[in-house]
Amino acid sequence: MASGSGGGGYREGRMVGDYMFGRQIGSGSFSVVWLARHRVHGVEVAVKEIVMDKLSKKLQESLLSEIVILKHIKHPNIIRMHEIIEGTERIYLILEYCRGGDLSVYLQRHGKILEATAKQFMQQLANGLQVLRDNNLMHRDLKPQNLLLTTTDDNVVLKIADFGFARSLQPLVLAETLCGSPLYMAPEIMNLQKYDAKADLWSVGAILFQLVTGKTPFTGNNQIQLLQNINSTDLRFPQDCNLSHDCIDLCKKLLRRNPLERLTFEEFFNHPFLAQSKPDQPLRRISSPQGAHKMTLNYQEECMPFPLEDESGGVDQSLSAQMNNSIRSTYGFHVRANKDSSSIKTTNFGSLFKPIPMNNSGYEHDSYRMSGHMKHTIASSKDDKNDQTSVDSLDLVEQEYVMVSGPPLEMSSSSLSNAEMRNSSPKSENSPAETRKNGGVSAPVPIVSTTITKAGTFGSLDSHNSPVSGASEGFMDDAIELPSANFITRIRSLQQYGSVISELVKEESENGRRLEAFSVQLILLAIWKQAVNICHSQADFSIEGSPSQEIKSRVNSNASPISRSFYRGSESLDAIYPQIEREFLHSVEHAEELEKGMGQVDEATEMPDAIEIIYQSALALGRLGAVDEMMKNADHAEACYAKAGCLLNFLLVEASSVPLNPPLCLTNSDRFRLRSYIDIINNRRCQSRSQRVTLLNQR
Ligand SMILES: Nc1ncnc2c1ncn2[C@@H]1O[C@H](COP(=O)(O)OP(=O)(O)OP(=O)(O)O)[C@@H](O)[C@H]1O
Repeated sequence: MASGSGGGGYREGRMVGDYMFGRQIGSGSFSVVWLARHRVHGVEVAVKEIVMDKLSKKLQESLLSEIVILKHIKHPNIIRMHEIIEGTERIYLILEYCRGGDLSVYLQRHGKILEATAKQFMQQLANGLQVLRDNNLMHRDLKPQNLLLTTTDDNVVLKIADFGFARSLQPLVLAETLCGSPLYMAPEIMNLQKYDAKADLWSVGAILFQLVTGKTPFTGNNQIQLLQNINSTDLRFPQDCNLSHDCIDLCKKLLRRNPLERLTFEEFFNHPFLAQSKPDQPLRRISSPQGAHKMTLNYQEECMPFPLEDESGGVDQSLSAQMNNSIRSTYGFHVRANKDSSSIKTTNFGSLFKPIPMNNSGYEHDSYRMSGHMKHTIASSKDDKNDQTSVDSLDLVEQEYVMVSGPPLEMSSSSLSNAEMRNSSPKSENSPAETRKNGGVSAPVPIVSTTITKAGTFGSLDSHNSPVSGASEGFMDDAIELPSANFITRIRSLQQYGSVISELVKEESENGRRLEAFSVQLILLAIWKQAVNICHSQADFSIEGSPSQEIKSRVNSNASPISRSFYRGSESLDAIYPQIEREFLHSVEHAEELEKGMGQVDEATEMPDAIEIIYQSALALGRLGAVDEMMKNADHAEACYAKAGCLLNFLLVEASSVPLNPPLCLTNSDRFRLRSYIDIINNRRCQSRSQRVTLLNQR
């Protein structure tokens, strides 16, 4: 088991910041990469550990370039950097963990791969490159080792990683620095000519060629021979490869020696080979042309969530107007998921519920093995001042020719500037990168792994500080609501969500909407699973943090992980865990009952989208609250608003973190809209509360 407690050998590992180190998962020329787990959230991450004094000044700058880029880019096809921890001699990049390893390992395992699979990898790579392109960045070291895969199953998502060589390019400015891996390196770079971002497209061509043929397009015993082969031989496809015309055409056009003749980025993005796949293909498509898989909630004007005009005027009215506009002008709230919904069939249900054996720690006794992958939408935590310092120093560095074919000797720096990053941000919402973002909907499938979460704000239902103010729809630097890092607060929130969502399941079930009930029940299951994971992490941390070896060994010898915490005096965990465990088990049982209750389901039946059901229920509750408010039924109005707010908060704050497959990934405009609705709900709730007090006083 890749995740869960104990799977990464965390207990023996060391701690850096809030992360417990597990096993080593890779190493680069100047880094060691570790699997680690957040002590509170239980989130697994990859920690890239770099010993600073091993790095030359240029390598340090190269590292800064990676940090600056990763910190600012949030995209499903680009590895996310959650945090940077600076030690005295070392620096730790806390990265999204890709349990599928890198593409080179995948290739070793599979040899050449099906063209359909290669196509899907290429679509995902194109999505990531589109973001780089939109930000005037080139990677400069695209190769299979730097393309990471989220899982080893069919739901794999490819992510571009290792931005150590990446640099920003002003349009038409040519780079002069030689870097990249020779087998994938554009000839103009090897020829020490000036090059531009099109050099990345050569690498893409080389990667595609290798995916579909099992070989790199050109070889050589050394770099000179390789260059000679590129210059003197034509691209030849092995006889035994039965490739489509589009695939061959794309390879040829990407692997044109002369960069002027090579495809442009626009031509690449629009090449027929990258056109949308047919549904039902097993490998998950993360990419899609604009709107292709978007879930839409069909906003209609008559579906305005809250019919009441705000009696107080001001905020509500303007927000309503704003909502109205957005309703007219956009699809509405949509979910970024990446699965052709048609391929999720009810026949898969049984496979969702396979008991998995107890692991060493005994934590997973009644868990279920479920496949899936995680995507996340989390902001980096450091503030921007730090960037400014690094960027300034980068700007000063001169460019040089360096070779990096083996262990790097020296590298050039990036001259990425903060201002450039910022200047490029506003266009994103409408940029091709954003419009290419994945869409699609399918029934959620809880997965075992814990999710990426990070300390941050939490829009409490009971407070009125839902973070509406300052919300922007920009691509970068848009504040993201993250679940609380406080154990108790987080658990309480999950309990709240769980309670309201279980009412929803009950309603759906009572109304004979069995598929809907089952689908929402899976979300509930994921919520309790998340709560269980958080408790486990808390227990682990309590044990790890124990000052007494004696206590530690007593705890470790105890069979039940949770009972260990008694020794730690962790009263809150002791009190909470049994409730959570009960809820989790109950929710598993209930899911099974609902599944049975569905009886024989037609193969072609699509699972309803639970996230949409939750969202629509929140809106319906908001409308109901408004009607009650109008009818002076203040108690009921307040209760409806509370539930609506709870569901919307769940979608905004927690839903992207709970282990779902496909994971929920909100766009900035989704978040903006959710925040606006939450704000309205909170205002209305306040109104009905004061209405209730007034009515009470009148009696
Ligand atoms: N986020 C991650 N999730 C899973 N595995 C990872 C992750 N990041 C890196 N790895 C593994 O660690 C290996 C080395 O990482 P990385 O390439 O970032 O180091 P590097 O020092 O930058 O390498 P290079 O020699 O290319 O400069 C990768 O090839 C990959 O197998």
